[in-house]
Amino acid sequence: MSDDEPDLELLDLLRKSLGIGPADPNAAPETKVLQDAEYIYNNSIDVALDMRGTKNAAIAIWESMQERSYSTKTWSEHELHPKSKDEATVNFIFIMDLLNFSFWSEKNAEERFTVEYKEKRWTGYWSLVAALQRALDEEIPITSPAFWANEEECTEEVLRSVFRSVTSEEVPLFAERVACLREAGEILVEEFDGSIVTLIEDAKNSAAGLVNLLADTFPCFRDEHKFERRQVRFLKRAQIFVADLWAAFEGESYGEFNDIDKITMFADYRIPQILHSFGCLIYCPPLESRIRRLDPLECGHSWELQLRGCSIWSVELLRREIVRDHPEAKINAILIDFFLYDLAKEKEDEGEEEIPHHRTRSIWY
Ligand SMILES: Nc1nc2c(c(CN[C@H]3C=C[C@H](O)[C@@H]3O)cn2[C@@H]2O[C@H](COP(=O)(O)O)[C@@H](O)[C@H]2O)c(=O)[nH]1
Repeated sequence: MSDDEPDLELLDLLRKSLGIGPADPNAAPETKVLQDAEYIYNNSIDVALDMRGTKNAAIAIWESMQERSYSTKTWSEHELHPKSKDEATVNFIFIMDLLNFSFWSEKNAEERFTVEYKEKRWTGYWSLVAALQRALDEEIPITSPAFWANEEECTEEVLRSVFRSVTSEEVPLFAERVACLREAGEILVEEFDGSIVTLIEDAKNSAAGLVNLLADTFPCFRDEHKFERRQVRFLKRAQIFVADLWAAFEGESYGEFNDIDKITMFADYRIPQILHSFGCLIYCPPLESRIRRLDPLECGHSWELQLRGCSIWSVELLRREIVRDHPEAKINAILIDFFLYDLAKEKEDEGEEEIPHHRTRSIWY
């Protein structure tokens, strides 16, 4: 190579380390989430991963997923999840993951925000799904972006009714949820003909591309924070939107992605809790007692970012362990994550929580 020719390999290495996008515009999209999670893991001193716990957990998780024949089909088997393989389900999943955050409550079971639907009471994530299904049953066009942007029709009063509770507590962050709906509605109407299918088609079957498109286009999906002077990306709701589409459509139609395995675990408040109970995650004593005391962790606090980043990395190590022992396994971070969330909810229902989940109030998860 002559002296005046740039060393392209070195340039690319430099770009990657600085987190600058690929030089080649045709390069496959990357979200940088896994890369940032590894960076957080390597720079965490208050949260650590236990390799022995990870190895044991990988065996237990794989066996349990096999016993339950856990697959994308499981997603539609949940009674509240939409079953039709059509645009109505695409629209349902979008608003669901636009608002899929912060359901935890400081009230007790009798007082916490609860949605009654089809003679059952739903809390947490399921209260959101129930509220949306109930609104559709009541002929409210709650899955329409044009409706969200129309403040004459989609009034705050209508939205309060959509999220009405059978208890005294209203849905957490109600005002923030309204703001997300207005923002997403306006952007979808202005830039995507009010169509979520158009948004998906713009990503050309790339999961990473759709995640980046959501993060670049909608501030309310841009789940990024500063950790040790570096901007890190979690993109939890953008990623779970792609994952829910993939699962709901079983990898076909609107759920067809050629790079779905680039999606990571979704950094929420449930998975760290179950990873800790498996012995995969370890907290420093001050953090552990903070969590056990149910004291809040403010959004962006180093401990919170370490919890989120180390959890993403922990699920990646679990995935590698499983694939190493079972090279034929059809498994990815999404299915492990979905399984861990459902398992965490079972343990909560059985009163078997080994540690509480951490309390951060934010629109990111
Ligand atoms: N990482 C991860 N986080 C998830 C889910 C789900 C539900 N996914 C369904 C779809 C397929 C699966 O099989 C599930 O049935 C909700 N969440 C997050 O948890 C929190 C709600 O907790 P709680 O208040 O206790 O319900 C909140 O941050 C919410 O965003 C998941 O799957 N993975």
